[in-house]
Amino acid sequence: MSIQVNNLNAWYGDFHAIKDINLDIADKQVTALIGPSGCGKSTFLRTINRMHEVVEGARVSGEIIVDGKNIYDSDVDPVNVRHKIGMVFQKPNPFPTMSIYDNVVAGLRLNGIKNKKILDEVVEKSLIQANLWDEVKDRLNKNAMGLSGGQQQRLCIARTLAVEPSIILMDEPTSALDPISTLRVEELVHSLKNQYTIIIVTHNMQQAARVSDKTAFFLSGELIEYDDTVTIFSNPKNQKTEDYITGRFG
Ligand SMILES: Nc1ncnc2c1ncn2[C@@H]1O[C@H](COP(=O)(O)OP(=O)(O)OP(=O)(O)O)[C@@H](O)[C@H]1O
Repeated sequence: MSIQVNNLNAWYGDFHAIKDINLDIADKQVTALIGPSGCGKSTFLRTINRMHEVVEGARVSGEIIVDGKNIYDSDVDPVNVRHKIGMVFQKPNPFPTMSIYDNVVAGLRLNGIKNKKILDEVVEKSLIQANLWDEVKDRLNKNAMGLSGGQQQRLCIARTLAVEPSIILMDEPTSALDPISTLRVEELVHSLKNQYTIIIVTHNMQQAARVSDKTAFFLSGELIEYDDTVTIFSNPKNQKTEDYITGRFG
């Protein structure tokens, strides 16, 4: 599903964190958000599934059009937006008291689905999609906290996939993982883009170059440059982008 961002601004109280962003995000592509710490990447990401407004005193102006509809229209329920637009966080956050199985189906159960056959199918399908099935199929009823950090993150991705979102937001999904787990999550992102529109915040420029089709460079709440990832990393148009990707600041 494509996303059209029009004149988007976001505030925390008086602090203007996101400044007049205009951006078209293509369907079934991976878009990376890069920029120095505090430039607003996570804030922007959270405006896309209406998580920003959950912070006290936070507000948003402008439009985000998903599937032809502005998600900020007054008749839109933010809970439905968050179903359609899933999110994976920096630190793996499985529900600590639940089994692997129960973690995957937590969202479906919240939606009232109880049929065991359906739940079994969703668990298998989501874990296969998340490249975790083979590692956990014999221990589905074991506690999720017994998994390694990398496995926990793939479990969180399976949990997100289980509710069949059309868009997946990832906020530095590998920053707490070792290099091998990072690679596995990157491979997973690559395989998921046939089916999902993915937006990933990353501090790791090699990662942006490896996994994304498009890259958006943010600085002090502004979108400085947005282009094909290859162009951003080989031939950026803006001097600030060049300074950042060549490590002159950030
Ligand atoms: N809950 C909050 N209340 C007030 N200000 C906030 C809050 N969260 C973030 N900010 C501020 O908004 C600005 C953007 O923060 P944000 O977390 O979006 O940046 P970021 O680019 O994702 O940074 P990082 O790469 O360090 O995670 C920063 O100046 C930050 O201090």
